[in-house]
Amino acid sequence: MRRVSTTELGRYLLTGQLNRRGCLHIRPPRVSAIAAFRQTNPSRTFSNQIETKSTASTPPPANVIPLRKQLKDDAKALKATGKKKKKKADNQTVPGWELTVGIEIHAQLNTARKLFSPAATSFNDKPNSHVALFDVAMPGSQPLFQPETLIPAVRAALVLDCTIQPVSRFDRKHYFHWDQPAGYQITQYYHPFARDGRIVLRARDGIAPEDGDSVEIGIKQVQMEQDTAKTTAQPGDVHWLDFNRVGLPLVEIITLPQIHHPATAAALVRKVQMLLAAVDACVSGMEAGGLRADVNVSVRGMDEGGGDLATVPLGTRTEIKNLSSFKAVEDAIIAERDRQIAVLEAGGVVEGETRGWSLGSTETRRLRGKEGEVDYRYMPDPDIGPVVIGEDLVGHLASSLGVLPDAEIDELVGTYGLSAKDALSLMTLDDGARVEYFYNVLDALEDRLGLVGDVKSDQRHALLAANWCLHELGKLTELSSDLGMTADGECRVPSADLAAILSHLHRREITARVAKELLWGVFRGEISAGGVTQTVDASNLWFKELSEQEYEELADQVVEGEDKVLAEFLRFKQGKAKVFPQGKLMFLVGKMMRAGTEQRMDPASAERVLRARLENVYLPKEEAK
Ligand SMILES: Nc1ncnc2c1ncn2[C@@H]1O[C@H](COP(=O)(O)OP(=O)(O)OP(=O)(O)O)[C@@H](O)[C@H]1O
Ligand SMILES: [Mg+2]
Ligand SMILES: [Mg+2]
Repeated sequence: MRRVSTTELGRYLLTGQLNRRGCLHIRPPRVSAIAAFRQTNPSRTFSNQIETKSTASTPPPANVIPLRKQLKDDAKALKATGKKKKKKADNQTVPGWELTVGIEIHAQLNTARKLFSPAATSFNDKPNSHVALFDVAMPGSQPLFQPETLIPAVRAALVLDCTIQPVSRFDRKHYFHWDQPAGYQITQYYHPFARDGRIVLRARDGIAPEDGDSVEIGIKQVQMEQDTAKTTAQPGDVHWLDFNRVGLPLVEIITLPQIHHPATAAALVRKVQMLLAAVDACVSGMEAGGLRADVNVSVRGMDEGGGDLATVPLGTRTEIKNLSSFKAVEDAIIAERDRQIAVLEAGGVVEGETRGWSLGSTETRRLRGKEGEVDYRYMPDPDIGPVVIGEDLVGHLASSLGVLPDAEIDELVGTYGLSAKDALSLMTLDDGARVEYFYNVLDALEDRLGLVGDVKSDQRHALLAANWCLHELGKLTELSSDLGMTADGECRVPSADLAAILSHLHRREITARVAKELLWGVFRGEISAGGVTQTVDASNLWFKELSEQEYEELADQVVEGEDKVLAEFLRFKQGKAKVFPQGKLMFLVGKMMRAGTEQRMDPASAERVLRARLENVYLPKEEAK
């Protein structure tokens, strides 16, 4: 890490990327790039982060409910209504009807300053401590466009395959609400900075099975706009307003109405989040409140137009605003689709409306009639000149996007042996920070195992690290509070400590059970950072495995009196049973594990010895013929 001067800053704005804390950094090389980097840089320092004097700090906004809590509340509410959750496969289509969805995604851009004022972007700082006069519409204040906000915006548009417009403009969209002091939002309505993109979703992204192997959804446009102030409701109809958020730069990504299944809509939002995170365009994901989605829903009857939908116009859309989880996107669409179908089947008409959705509910609710173009009284903002984006900037940013999620998943699957589902989870969890944590753990683990420069030969250690970063760490959050994961991939269990635990486990120096206890110890703060090995030493937790002979003695002991079980193995050996009785073998292994000293036994060794005894000792050779 090093500090840069202001003159260097301009250079790094173009060569580097803005990291999630609003500081500048060059995206660390990852996956394949990491391997190549290691070969040429044996010291393997990835500390290519460059700090600015920005006061910007890490999200999340304080009042956002963590996703896991949302899901739990969701499940509870569902249980309370006594309704059973339908399986995905059941609820993606309704016979006789076609669903159409278009999505608007608002993402907070990763910048150090607001869109039209030099006030710092901040999330955890004291409320109302980063507010310029313009942000609260003081009479006489003027917008000062901050060109650096274009960098993450253009990156976002490029990763969505959009065409960047050489000239774009800002417009005023009028509405009156306490969170918008000017009485209008500055957005790009007539001339957005990017148009005509596309996003390809594959089966592994979690699209509905009805969409087959992959589906392409068009992006109509991407526009820059201002965020509103943050409102926190207090008892007694009191609302607190934090103007730190007002004027933060957002991109609004608008898809074409080309989505026809609820799961595909959720997959699209998840993929947009992954893509924006991959190019560091976005501050944080849905879990932390940096990404919000509005879904527009309509339905068409299949029998209209005699079954040829091409001639039938789309149904009237309703819009469900402010969805803050992938699950909410899918559930709200299903509920709204079913509501519209019920209205139409009863002979009614669907009204254009803005509707709301609460977590755990099963119905959308009307908020207001849909505002139209006229209501907003759009007009070009007379105080802001056109934005001119040069081809050189676009070319440079396009060539420095880094490793994109599809390639990264391929790498996690192909090189490290993860399943596609696990790779996707790893990349999505904690708004993308979990995979950073995995790379940190992997780095430290390879250091400990001395695997520098030889990363391709055997990837068992990588798979071990991935499983623990995903599943064992996941168990901690199920039972306790937050992991405290930060955007650069560190949490309450420092990556170096998990690597220490895994290095001992990988070398079979401790058992899996001890490894899990150590993980809990670090998580609860009972083991100090860097103290894993000392704890194993001090508590005498090293794995002193039984000798081959001791295993054999235990095996003989547990097989005693198990004639019926032995008979089953014999039937298999004699070809009378087609399937090896693995269940029975594991039953005997379990017995062995209980009979012996657990800290000195490895189930894999117990199984190996038992198999050998079965083969060579317990089953009579002559009868096997
Ligand atoms: N009949 C329809 N059914 C479903 N979706 C539709 C339909 N018509 C348009 N859409 C989708 O509605 C969205 C419209 O978003 P857009 O931002 O252009 O307008 P808006 O919702 O009026 O604006 P805002 O909500 O920002 O004030 C797009 O995603 C589009 O694909
Ligand atoms: Mg919109
Ligand atoms: Mg809208």
